[in-house]
Amino acid sequence: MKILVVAATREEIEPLIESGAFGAGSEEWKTEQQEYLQSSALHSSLPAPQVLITGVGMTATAFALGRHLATNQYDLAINLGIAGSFDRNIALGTVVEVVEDTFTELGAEDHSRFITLDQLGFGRTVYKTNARVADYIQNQNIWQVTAATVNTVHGEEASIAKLHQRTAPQLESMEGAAFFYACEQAGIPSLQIRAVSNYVEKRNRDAWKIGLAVKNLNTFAIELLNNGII
Ligand SMILES: O=C(O)c1cccc(C(=O)CC[C@H]2O[C@@H](n3cnc4c(=O)[nH]cnc43)[C@H](O)[C@@H]2O)c1
Repeated sequence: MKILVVAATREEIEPLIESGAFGAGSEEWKTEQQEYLQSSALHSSLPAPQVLITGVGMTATAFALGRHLATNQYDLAINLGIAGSFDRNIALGTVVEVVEDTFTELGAEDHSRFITLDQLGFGRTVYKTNARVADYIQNQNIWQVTAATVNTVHGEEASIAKLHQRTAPQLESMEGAAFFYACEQAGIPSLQIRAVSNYVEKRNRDAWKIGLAVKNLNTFAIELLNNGII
């Protein structure tokens, strides 16, 4: 099975890279925004997993994936990253599977009303994954959640309340829906796995647990790539 691992930043999947999943000294090219690492084999008898670091945000993700998938075919793409949670039932550090992701900012304001891109007749804003973690690894019991993909990280009570008047995602990231969009366009099964680093609230950066989220995310990813996908 040919697998592509996609992350916004190298830091989010550093432990996975350091685990040898993609081979040492495998960097192929690097720019300020993006780097692409060509992998070696994780399982020596199987095609090697590859990793694409896109840069942060939906534009960087769509461009990097569009360019890469134009000339490369995969059986599965896995988006790994951290995320903010609106849902306080999800503890910081929890690893979740995003099964539905929405471009919540795509649309138009009509005075106090928000008109989605769908309602305007210009396209679709909601993207669902066409694969499940459970298809690849058993006994993981991973939480399935919905997410919003945003250009601006919410950090103010009024804007959070405004979003919740029209939609109630559990998570927020800056790339997820763009990842699903690109994979759907390319006809590649996709999984989005994120660990919660912070709650979406009035900005409180000191409360973020990025280290815990990265650790848990990578423990899960190493288990998935080592023992799950064959
Ligand atoms: O310091 C900040 O305000 C800040 C804002 C967003 C992301 C970061 C990062 O260091 C990580 C980049 C990565 O993290 C995802 N992320 C994490 N938490 C959130 C959130 O609450 N809302 C949206 N995205 C989030 C995001 O996908 C970025 O790629 C620092």
